[in-house]
Amino acid sequence: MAKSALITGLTGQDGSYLAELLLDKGYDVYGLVRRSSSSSFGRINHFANKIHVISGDLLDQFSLMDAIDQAQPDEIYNLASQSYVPLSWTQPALTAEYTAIGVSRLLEAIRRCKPDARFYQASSSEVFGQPDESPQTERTAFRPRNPYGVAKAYAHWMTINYRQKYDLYACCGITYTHESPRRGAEFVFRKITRGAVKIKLGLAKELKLGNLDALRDWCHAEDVVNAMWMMLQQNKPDDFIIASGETHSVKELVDCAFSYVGLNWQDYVSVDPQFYRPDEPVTLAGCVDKIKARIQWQPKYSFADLVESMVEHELKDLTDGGA
Ligand SMILES: C[C@H]1O[C@H](OP(=O)(O)OP(=O)(O)OC[C@H]2O[C@@H](n3cnc4c(=O)[nH]c(N)nc43)[C@H](O)[C@@H]2O)[C@@H](O)[C@@H](O)C1=O
Repeated sequence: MAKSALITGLTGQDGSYLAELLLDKGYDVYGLVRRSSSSSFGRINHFANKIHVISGDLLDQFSLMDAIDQAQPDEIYNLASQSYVPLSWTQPALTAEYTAIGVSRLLEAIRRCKPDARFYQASSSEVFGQPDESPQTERTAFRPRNPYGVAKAYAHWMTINYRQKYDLYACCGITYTHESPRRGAEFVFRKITRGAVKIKLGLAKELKLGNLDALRDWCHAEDVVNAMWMMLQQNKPDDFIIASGETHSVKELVDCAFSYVGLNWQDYVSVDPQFYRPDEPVTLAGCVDKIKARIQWQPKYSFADLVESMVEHELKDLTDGGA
């Protein structure tokens, strides 16, 4: 019999890639979707007829229990979140409702309705904040520096506590920044690759950014969702860092993207204080020794591949009349 999986955050970048991966593997895929007045199906339209969409919300306990009753999932992936760090400062309570307490609701629903389901919680490198060490490992202390990181730290520890107290198969993947053509345009990787292409095509004249010296560990979202799935196929539940193991500065990313389209970035990029984050972690780097050794995960995309694939996507999209 085919396995079934329930994904929260189905319409987001990771949810859409994970749904496609699971469909390829023959799963019966259910996705939890928050109903809103505008359609949010842009990332899943091309396979929406192959999956089951369930209406529900991490803010509503009964909708989560109903979703689990309906899907009877073997695996549950919690990818729903308020995920934009600057917004967590303007909406800290809402961020906590979705990103922190939402996970308590989901864990309660699992323990009551389907305790044998395997659970993946999307943790984030933002839990490390200003870390004591670099690269960070699964043992590095959490020192979050923004409401998003605090909410993710809560969710991380709740997941581990439910594993210990109720013996759930529950795991946390601590993902570092991960990107794709499906990434929201406000995140820096997409903003830069799309910005460079717009300038190249004469659709924009300049690009305004924040801290060019910030260092991040960037992966492709396809590699990350593959790690999520692999984590749930192991004999025992465990927590892993999911990262590329390489760091690059925002400046390096700008240089790569502009060079790819034959432009000199210094002619077009300026720093605008509105995009600066005074208290943010400036260096995040993941140690991938554990995930490579224990479950043999390895990213397929290099940093250069990621830049190339995203710039190529924007060139096609904007030449085909995208906005
Ligand atoms: C793991 C983690 O990954 C993501 O969070 P993020 O790292 O904050 O992602 P981002 O693309 O917004 O910023 C990356 C870096 O780039 C710097 N930066 C410079 N100039 C601009 C700029 O103009 N815009 C933005 N957005 N960032 C800028 C910015 O200050 C930061 O140092 C989310 O998926 C989150 O959900 C998550 O869990």
